[in-house]
Amino acid sequence: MPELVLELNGRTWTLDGSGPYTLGRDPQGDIVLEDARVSWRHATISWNGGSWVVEDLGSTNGTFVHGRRVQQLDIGPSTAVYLGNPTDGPRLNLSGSAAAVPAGQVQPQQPYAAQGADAGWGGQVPHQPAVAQDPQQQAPQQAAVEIPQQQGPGGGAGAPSVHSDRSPTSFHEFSLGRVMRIGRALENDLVVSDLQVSRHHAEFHATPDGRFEIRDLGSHNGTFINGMPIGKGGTALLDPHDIVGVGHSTFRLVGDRLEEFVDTGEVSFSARHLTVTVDSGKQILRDVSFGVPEKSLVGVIGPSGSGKSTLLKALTGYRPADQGDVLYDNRNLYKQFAQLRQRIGLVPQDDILHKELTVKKALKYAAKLRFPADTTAGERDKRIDEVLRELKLDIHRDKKVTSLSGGQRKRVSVALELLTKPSLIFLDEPTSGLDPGMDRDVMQLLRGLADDGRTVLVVTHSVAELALCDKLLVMAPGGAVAYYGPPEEALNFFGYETWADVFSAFENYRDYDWAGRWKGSQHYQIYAADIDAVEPQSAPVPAAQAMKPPKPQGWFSQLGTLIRRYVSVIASDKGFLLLSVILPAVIGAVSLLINHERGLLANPVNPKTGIPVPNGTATTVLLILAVGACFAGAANSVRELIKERVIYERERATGLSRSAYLMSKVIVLGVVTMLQGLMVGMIGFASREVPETGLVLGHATLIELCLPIMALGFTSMMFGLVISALVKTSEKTMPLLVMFAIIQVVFTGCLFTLHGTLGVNEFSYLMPSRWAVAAAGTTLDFNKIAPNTDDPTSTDPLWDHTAGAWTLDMVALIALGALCGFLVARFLRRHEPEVMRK
Ligand SMILES: Nc1ncnc2c1ncn2[C@@H]1O[C@H](COP(=O)(O)OP(=O)(O)OP(=O)(O)O)[C@@H](O)[C@H]1O
Repeated sequence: MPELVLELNGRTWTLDGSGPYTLGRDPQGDIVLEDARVSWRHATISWNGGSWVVEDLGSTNGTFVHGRRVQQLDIGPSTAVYLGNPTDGPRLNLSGSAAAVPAGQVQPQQPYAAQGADAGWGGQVPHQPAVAQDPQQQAPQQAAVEIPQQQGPGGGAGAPSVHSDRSPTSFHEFSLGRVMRIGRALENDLVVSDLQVSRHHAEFHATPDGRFEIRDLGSHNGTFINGMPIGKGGTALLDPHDIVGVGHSTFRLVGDRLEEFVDTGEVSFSARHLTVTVDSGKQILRDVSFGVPEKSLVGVIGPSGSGKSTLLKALTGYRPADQGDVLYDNRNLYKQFAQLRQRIGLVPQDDILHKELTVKKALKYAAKLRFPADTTAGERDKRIDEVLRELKLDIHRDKKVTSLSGGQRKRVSVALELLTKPSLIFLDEPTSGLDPGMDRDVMQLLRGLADDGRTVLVVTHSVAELALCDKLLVMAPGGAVAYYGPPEEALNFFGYETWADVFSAFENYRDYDWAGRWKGSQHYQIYAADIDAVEPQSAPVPAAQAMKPPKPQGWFSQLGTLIRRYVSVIASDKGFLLLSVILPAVIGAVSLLINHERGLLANPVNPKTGIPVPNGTATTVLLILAVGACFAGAANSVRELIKERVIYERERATGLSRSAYLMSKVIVLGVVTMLQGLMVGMIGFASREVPETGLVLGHATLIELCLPIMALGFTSMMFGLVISALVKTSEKTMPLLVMFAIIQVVFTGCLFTLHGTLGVNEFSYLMPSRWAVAAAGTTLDFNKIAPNTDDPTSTDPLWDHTAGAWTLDMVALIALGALCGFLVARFLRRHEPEVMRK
């Protein structure tokens, strides 16, 4: 094979074909360049059996031959290859060689003379076989250099590097036999000041056979190897190129040196061939590819139904695409969701805050849920204050969220997402419903966030402030890309003067091949072609463990926080509190209007008929009290889940436990409802004559009668939660609530005889009011109070005047409530990000 002599900055190497030889800033590479425009691992040169080939490794600024950006190209003597810039980037001069060198060697022939070369690394070029790394194994790394204006096709798109191209943030010497502990606490060997990291997070160990292992120390947010969690308290052996992830830092062992890369937010991001197909087989997102350079603000616009929300879900991993992939700093988001989701902030269209709380309180609860359980209130408060200052919200900190303007409220939602320092922030129509001034205000805020080193992608309907974006993605009907590039060139691209014209054209020419027009354009060549050039891939179905985010808080801790937050919300809603007292009081009081002087005891037997005279007062009173409890219970809960759905969705994606959330509702609403039930029962029963001794609680007959009413309130509340979890909008809850209450009236058994009515009686077993009335009825002896006049021998077994019947009725009532709880959990699942539906 012909050897190739490579000359760079006055230094030469002879390549003998045993490569590939890696070029880049990585000191471990074969040919090291210290030029800011060159990526960490920029390109390789190799012999493919027939010719020498230069291959770009997805570098940020590109590899150029004859002024053209190349991905892979045959080269030979006399070819000039430029790295990073087609005109003035470092130039590799290639020529043939006369002398042979031993196989497997790269021979530097002259001292390295690159200016600014680090004496420790660049002064010598250690030979190491080039190691092709899996893109997943790349670490997110801090941008140590400023990337100059990108040149050539695709440069502006922030092409994804297949290989990592950033320098480590710091190095740590690792002596054999030692244990190196990582954590937030100062006593660790390696202190990471990141609230996402636990106080004692993980340990590196050297094993007796000279290998290294990582042990998780029960961290809250998990320890990851190549994006896969190793499990709480788990241990894993490290392979040479494994990347260990802890909070915002990643570590790589190189020899006995630990390289640390801190993700400070400056990461590139790209989508390749994203396609979403729904069950009917229709594609609602078609082959969407684009790349976002770091520190950019990207706007996404498009007519209604063009797939903007679908795209957002695919980009955030909420609903992964069926085909294609999303690369976060060259790491596959879908494969490493459990780790990377912590770097993503999502501000949905609806506010993700409890509006009844003050700004500070709302953020306090959010921080408590999102940060590890071992963070102190002081640490969390400090972070909240930082964010409030950054978003200029400190003067509003003690105001209730409801009292803020739309724009300020949006700021608070953004502040909440910023708490965990995400590098990528997605916003879904943050300016909808805002006036033009606030629209600008919010867009300028996003511009500032991007300038501060984050990547921000905003879906918007408002076109007034698009000029603030670095890039604009225009979606066409059908879910395809119609344009991606600088916003100022977009209208020109479509040949219209206003966006209204463009959108009208989309509407009027729905069948036009907008995607084809885009792909045939020069803009496409410049801004997207290089990303599109990678073959489409089927989105892998990752292992559940890769998707399941670790929970920063334990179940009980989450439950405690959720209960406290819910109580705060209720306590600050004076109207709800007042109604919660008035409603049962009124229901109890109206029952007193019914034959006030009559008691609830069974009447004597009518000597003519031989059956007791029915006591209509007792059945009517019980009917009113039961229906009142049903109504109060269901009314308490029927809007509860639907009104918080967006908050739940978001919190679920950040590690909230479904069962803890549901339990917090059940406990708080359960207590409220049962107290109401007690009130209804006490007012309704206390002033009437009731049996002196009960069946179960002896002389505490009043309590024995109130318990079924309280349990009925509880089970009705659970029914209300089922409705709330089922409906799509809160308007639908009202008719369903009324329907529920009316059905309960019918099936109490007070209006007509249920026992013996085939079908209807069995159906009544599904109704909580049936069991509650039956339980109270056992104490009052309903078989005598409301005897079956058609068939005096027939008695309802659920009304038997026995302790067993009372217990059975109560157990059945509570079991119905538990069944509802199970159903709510199932229905809640449907509103969760797809990745969380486990
Ligand atoms: N699960 C689904 N099953 C079937 N069709 C769906 C599904 N989700 C979305 N669609 C359809 O896909 C298309 C794109 O929906 P999407 O919500 O992403 O559009 P959009 O651009 O965000 O619209 P808007 O601006 O109105 O919010 C719509 O026609 C929608 O009806």
